[in-house]
Amino acid sequence: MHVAILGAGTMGHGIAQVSAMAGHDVSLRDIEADIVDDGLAAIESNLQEGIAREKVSESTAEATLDRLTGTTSLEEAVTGADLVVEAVPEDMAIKHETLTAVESHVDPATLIASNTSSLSLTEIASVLDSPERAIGLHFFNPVHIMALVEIVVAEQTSAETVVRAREFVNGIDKTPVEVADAPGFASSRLGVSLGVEAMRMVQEGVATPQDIDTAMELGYNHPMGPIELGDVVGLDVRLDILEYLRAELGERFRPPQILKRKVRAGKLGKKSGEGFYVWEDGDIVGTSGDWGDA
Ligand SMILES: NC(=O)c1ccc[n+]([C@@H]2O[C@H](COP(=O)([O-])OP(=O)(O)OC[C@H]3O[C@@H](n4cnc5c(N)ncnc54)[C@H](O)[C@@H]3O)[C@@H](O)[C@H]2O)c1
Repeated sequence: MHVAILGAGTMGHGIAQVSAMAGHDVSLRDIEADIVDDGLAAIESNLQEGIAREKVSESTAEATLDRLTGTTSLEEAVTGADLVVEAVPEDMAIKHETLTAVESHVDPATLIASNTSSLSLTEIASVLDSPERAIGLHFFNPVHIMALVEIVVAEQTSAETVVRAREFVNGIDKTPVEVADAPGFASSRLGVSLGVEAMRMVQEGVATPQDIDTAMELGYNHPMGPIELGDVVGLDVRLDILEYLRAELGERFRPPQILKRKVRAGKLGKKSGEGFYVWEDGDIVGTSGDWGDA
């Protein structure tokens, strides 16, 4: 199968990697040659790490790289593709512009997928002449490690498109779950619910961030507690998702003051060095003094 991936950033290069590893011919497209090169280099580095960890054989790595082509031409990337997956920025106007361009170059049977993590698939698909072939394939970061793909079914998506999307996801060795196009899909809605309640508990002085995280890690076998996860994802990203879910689904997603205050102070979590925890070189080295009674 020929798979075209649009956007070679965090998600796009990962989706290209797992698709090529599964035997598909992959075109990876971005708007600048440097970004395409960085995406391809990131794939090579992931594969080298896989070899070092004895998870990937030398021959698989070589064959994977052979199946990958980078380009800055959208037309070149998508022409002849059986599946196009867009992983361009999370902006409806860019998604619309990208999908309109895609549709003008592909066959009627080409599946058109979006990796959006929060936008309405139904709205994304609305610009297509044949929106029944649109579907959400919501991968998780890092794509080559995370097993889940949410298949998001838009109002317009046909049953055949869902079947083909499932086959693709199973074929690249990921596990699909199917969700209707509802705000936050399944994963973000539930994950964010837990995270926001944990932040409220910190704010109310119920327990420290470490004790809340330990409770979920040891009591519920979560690999990472909800407060640490918020710091890893980025508190600004968490806040944006909460504002969106609050607008769509109601007050239960109202962002707590402690989160707003941290974001306003530039305490965004791991990436800025401080969130609910203090971070150094990617590791937690302490707890932020700024918690409780916000
Ligand atoms: N980062 C995550 O953890 C994550 C997880 C799941 C889904 N997503 C979704 O995946 C999509 C991509 O996110 P990302 O984190 O990979 O972003 P990113 O910024 O790392 O990559 C986006 C890429 O798209 C390119 N781009 C910009 N404008 C473009 C255009 N007009 N046409 C084509 N390419 C363009 C950029 O150069 C960039 O390389 C978003 O919809 C995001 O919501 C992200």
